[in-house]
Amino acid sequence: MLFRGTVCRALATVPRLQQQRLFLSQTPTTATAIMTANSSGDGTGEEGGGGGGGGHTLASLPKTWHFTSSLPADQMFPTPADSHRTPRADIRPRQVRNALFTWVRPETQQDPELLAVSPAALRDLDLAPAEAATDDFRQTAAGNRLWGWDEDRLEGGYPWAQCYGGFQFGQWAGQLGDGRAISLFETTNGRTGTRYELQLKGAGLTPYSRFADGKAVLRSSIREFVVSEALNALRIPSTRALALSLLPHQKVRRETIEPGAVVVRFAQSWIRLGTFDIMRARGDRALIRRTATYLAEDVLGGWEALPRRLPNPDDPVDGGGALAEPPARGAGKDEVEGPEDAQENRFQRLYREVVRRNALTVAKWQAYGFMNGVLNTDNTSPLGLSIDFGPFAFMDNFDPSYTPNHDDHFLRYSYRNQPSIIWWNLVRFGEALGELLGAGAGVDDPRFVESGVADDAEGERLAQRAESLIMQAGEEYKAVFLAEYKRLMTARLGLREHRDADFDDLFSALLDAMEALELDFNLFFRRLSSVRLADLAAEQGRRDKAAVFFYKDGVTGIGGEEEGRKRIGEWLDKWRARVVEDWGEGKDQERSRAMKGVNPSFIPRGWILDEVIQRVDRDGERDVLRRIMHMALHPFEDAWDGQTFDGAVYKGDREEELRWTSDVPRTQRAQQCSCSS
Ligand SMILES: Nc1ncnc2c1ncn2[C@@H]1O[C@H](COP(=O)(O)OP(=O)(O)OP(=O)(O)O)[C@@H](O)[C@H]1O
Repeated sequence: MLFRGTVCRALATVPRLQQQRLFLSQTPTTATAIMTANSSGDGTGEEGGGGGGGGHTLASLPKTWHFTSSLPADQMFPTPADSHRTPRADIRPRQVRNALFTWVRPETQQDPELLAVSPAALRDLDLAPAEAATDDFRQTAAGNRLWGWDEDRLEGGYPWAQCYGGFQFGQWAGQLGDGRAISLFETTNGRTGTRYELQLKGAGLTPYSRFADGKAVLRSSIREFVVSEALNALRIPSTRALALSLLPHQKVRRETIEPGAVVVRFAQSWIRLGTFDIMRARGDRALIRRTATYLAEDVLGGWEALPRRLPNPDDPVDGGGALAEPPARGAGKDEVEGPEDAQENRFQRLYREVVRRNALTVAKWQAYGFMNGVLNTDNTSPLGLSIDFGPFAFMDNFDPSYTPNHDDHFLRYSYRNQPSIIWWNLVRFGEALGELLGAGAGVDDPRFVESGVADDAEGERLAQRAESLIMQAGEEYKAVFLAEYKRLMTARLGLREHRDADFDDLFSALLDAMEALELDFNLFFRRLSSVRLADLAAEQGRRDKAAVFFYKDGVTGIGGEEEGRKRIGEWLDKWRARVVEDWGEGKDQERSRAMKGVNPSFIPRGWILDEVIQRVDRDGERDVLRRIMHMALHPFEDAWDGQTFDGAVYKGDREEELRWTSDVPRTQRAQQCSCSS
């Protein structure tokens, strides 16, 4: 019997958690030709430096298939050979039972054109930069070239599409899965030890394509290609993008007929929370355990790498700070910690790792004004990666109720709701793991493993324990989220240490002012980085300086320019005092350098991506993709053209750089995007 008690109860916990004042009130709502040798990444992403020469060819890249050898295949094609013999035309969307993937090869594409490559991605995959100019690379990036598969002997590694489900806009949506994504192989970077799964998006129909065509349009592919790499460069965990190709013979029907494209993307794992949702919906207890074990052992570094029980996990007073501290790790696989009614076994440690990672990521989104736009459970990664870039946006004017998703009429995925929504998704994950969490020390009891709870009384006991563990993880989520959010905002404001009063006096006061005056969120921090304290000594100086933060075409918000000068001038006064406390006098240069290292001057806003899409699609430009990628990979620079990156002088476009780092044009602020992609 599948354990269901937790499902109902944990559902009930969601509104309670969301209502807690602390949680909501302290979120910021209140208040080749393609490649150039000089364009490798800046080391701001997760992998760190390592540029320079070297690296593998595609042929010499080490390749593995851990996912497919650890988890069950669709029995319609038990082996890759079965799939390979089946004509692609016979692939039909269907329900796939008792499996987490189907072997399926990408559609063959005619004359693919490789449009752009991310140098940082090449580096992180340990691919030689020169490899991007080869025909092997072009054919691989379009899905025409398979690796590890021996055509003559019909054996070896083979591509696959994942099965997952999901809650979309709060409703159970049933089986989803990779409807247009196909994974090729995994590769481990020998320098960093990180293993990635390479995947093509827009590679053709799979059994998971439902009512759609398996294709991706150029427009959305450019957006995903750029933003994946931009987020990583901003140190926000994200799935990544290696290459973008145009499929000139594909005509894709959306609102109009559009060109098709493929993005090569990669991540440590493409498992979603929705992977667990579908197993739970199908009552597949054994597969939940197996997949959770795969996640812990094969993706997250082993059970010993997961967080140990906290000393006082249910003490909200002490907990506020202590819960956010980096937890000790190293508990053995079979170790069970805590008192009887709150025993934490390895699956609870796994749950908490997933909760903590997501809390960190959503805090970063909030601090940088990034919105995913469609935070369904199939778009939430247990690794805390930003994943699936549809109608995403970075905030222009600060507006907590803004959603970039044109179809999100109830603002479910608006900026202010992101922390609550991710928690809502994590509660669904807790429900899927429910009986494993609730079983405590009995989780490996053979009788329980075989058939679950023996009777209602045992079910009730397990439900209570699971519910309290999920609630406890909710406290940890809030604490980790808040600590990370405060850390980042403190750094963005150029302060060295967070003080309790900063939250209201500086963060909330600033955000309230920005909202009322309709000021640009990200530009504010960048411009603040260059403000000299001496200019803020007198009231008139502060009022004058306030205008730096206004749009050149004036203050559009409440009270206009006069109110703006007054409000921002008062805020600058408080800020100045705090900066002096932290840094002392005369440290403008050091502070400015520190602030510019966390406050990007370039972020790929909606209007910039629209412009690039138009220029590539309509005007046939190509080099603009290299330039936007270079800026996205080096977001903290003041200028790019003519500067030296990794020992070589970069050729950019000065006029474009200036435009893309100044005010968002008035008619293009806070645009929305539809889900059609
Ligand atoms: N054009 C399409 N063809 C086939 N399946 C699609 C298509 N567009 C979306 N889907 C599928 O619909 C579901 C939800 O779509 P969503 O837009 O969230 O995902 P996506 O952008 O295709 O994929 P991902 O999450 O892998 O980036 C997914 O299962 C996705 O594979």
